[in-house]
Amino acid sequence: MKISQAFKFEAAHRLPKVPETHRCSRLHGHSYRIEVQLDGPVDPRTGFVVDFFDLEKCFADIVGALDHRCLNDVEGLENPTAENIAIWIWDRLAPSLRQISAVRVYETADCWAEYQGR
Ligand SMILES: Nc1nc2c(c(=O)[nH]1)N=C([C@H](O)[C@H](O)COP(=O)(O)OP(=O)(O)OP(=O)(O)O)CN2
Repeated sequence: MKISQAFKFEAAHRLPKVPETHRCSRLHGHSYRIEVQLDGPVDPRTGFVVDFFDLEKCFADIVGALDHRCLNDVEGLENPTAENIAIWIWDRLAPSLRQISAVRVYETADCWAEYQGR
């Protein structure tokens, strides 16, 4: 069974590896939407794969670390592409969330990057 829960944060970033002529080399902001997908058996007692309320608690530290910040200043996010943000979030959730199967980062409504642990 798959379940998914989303959370959001606002942040600024610039992409240091693109040419100066690329508009994303300049500091700009996004309203990020993150979707975390889990894949696992339904607990017959609770009817849950994982309680959505417990997922919210797992996200709180990540939102605290990223919301209303310049992502380039966050350790491990010196090159804050959507791809690297997805890996960064995965690395922080996976140790305590064994059913995690994907982290999808929407940088805009039209663009996302998804990491599935590889
Ligand atoms: N593979 C990736 N490509 C790009 C990334 C990324 O993280 N991974 N990031 C960027 C820019 O940071 C960002 O997406 C640019 O945002 P923006 O210019 O706001 O995007 P839009 O195309 O939606 O802007 P419009 O003004 O609506 O055209 C670039 N590439």
